[in-house]
Amino acid sequence: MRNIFSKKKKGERERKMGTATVWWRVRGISVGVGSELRLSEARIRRRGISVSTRSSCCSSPLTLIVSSMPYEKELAAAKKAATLAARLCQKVQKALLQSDVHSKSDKSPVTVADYGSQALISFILERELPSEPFSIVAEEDSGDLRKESGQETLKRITELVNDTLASEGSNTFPSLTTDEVLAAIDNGKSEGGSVGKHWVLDPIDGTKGFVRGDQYAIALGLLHEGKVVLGVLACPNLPLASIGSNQQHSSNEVGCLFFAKVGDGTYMQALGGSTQTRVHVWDIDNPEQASLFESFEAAHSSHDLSGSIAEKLGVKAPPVRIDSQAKYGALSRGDGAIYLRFPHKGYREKIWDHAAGSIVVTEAGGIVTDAAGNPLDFSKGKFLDVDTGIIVTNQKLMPSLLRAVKEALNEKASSL
Ligand SMILES: Nc1ncnc2c1ncn2[C@@H]1O[C@H](COP(=O)(O)O)[C@@H](OP(=O)(O)O)[C@H]1O
Ligand SMILES: [Mg+2]
Ligand SMILES: [Mg+2]
Ligand SMILES: [Mg+2]
Repeated sequence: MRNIFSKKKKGERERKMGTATVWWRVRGISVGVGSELRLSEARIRRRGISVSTRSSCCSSPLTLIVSSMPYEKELAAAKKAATLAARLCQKVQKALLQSDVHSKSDKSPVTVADYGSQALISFILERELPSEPFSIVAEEDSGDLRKESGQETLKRITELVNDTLASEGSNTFPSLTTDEVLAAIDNGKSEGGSVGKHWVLDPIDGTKGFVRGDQYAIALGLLHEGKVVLGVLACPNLPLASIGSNQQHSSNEVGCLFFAKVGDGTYMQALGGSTQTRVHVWDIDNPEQASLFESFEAAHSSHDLSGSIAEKLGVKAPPVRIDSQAKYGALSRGDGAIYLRFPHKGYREKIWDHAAGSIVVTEAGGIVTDAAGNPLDFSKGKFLDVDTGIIVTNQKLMPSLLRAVKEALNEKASSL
């Protein structure tokens, strides 16, 4: 905590209430005391700064202490949890056996790694942040693992979780029982919403890519009062070098960790490494040179529609098709300039598929909206209701991208 108030001056920055100084300006926000304080605190918190007050009596000047490092301990816990979960997932992907792939009732594949990653992350976050009320909205639940037919799988998941905790090396974590693993998975049943703090977890995003041996991500975000304030994306199979047309780095290393905190920018480090680099979206304004990301799975996003939008924009390069929120990570460091996602009619997006990715891109200077240009609203529970689709690009390209999207959607509608 440090006092970051600008020095008091006469005039706009100062008012008197009795003999106490009541107005200051902090980073361009007016901060009041007494009855004004609640409102001001809320405004400041929206910018990711936390506030506390110290005042012994109303006749002494009031000191507001502002911490410029909010969500720091949450970020450290999230990075640790996602990094360990990535280790668990890598182990499973290497040895992926057909018996490790199960089918949930909606027929999407779910592997022991999805469950293991969720149990591990939920357990670590709760343990590392004991002073906070714990709430996590996560994709998986333990229903199938509680059935007779799920017992072998549950044992395997518990072993995996314990082996991974032991590999952490610091002896800080105990072994978990199968019941504790089930309880950790079911911690994820929170509903989220616009009040308080909620973790948002996709333990493996891109399960189909994971099973195929391709890209996947462990995606962990934090909502505070309905806004995403922190995001971590572990992408074990993403090269440190660019995967798009904008070649900037040369490295053969694979495995990236992206993280972002509101107001603090986006950073990337090698998974398991410690040197972090600040990343930025590609500041390109000519769409002809841009490259475009989309889902590998045409069932998740219409390739025809994105093709028509790319044509209208004049994008020359073929689309880069990869699984998971690794697309957001790649975009945040400028590998490409556009990400388009147009699910088929009737599909409802979930917050865990976009929370971490969206802050990773916006803190790197990008914009994430729905197809009508509205910002994404993460405050409505587990669903993310969007107009038609999700589009992501930099500030300069967004106006022409929105025009192209509108035209392509109108054409599609009139051809039906
Ligand atoms: N019919 C559908 N349309 C759009 N998205 C879908 C979908 N079926 C599943 N998904 C979501 O698409 C995510 C993967 O996105 P991508 O195609 O970018 O890799 C899946 O995440 P999981 O793999 O975590 O289940 C799942 O939530
Ligand atoms: Mg899934
Ligand atoms: Mg997902
Ligand atoms: Mg998933």
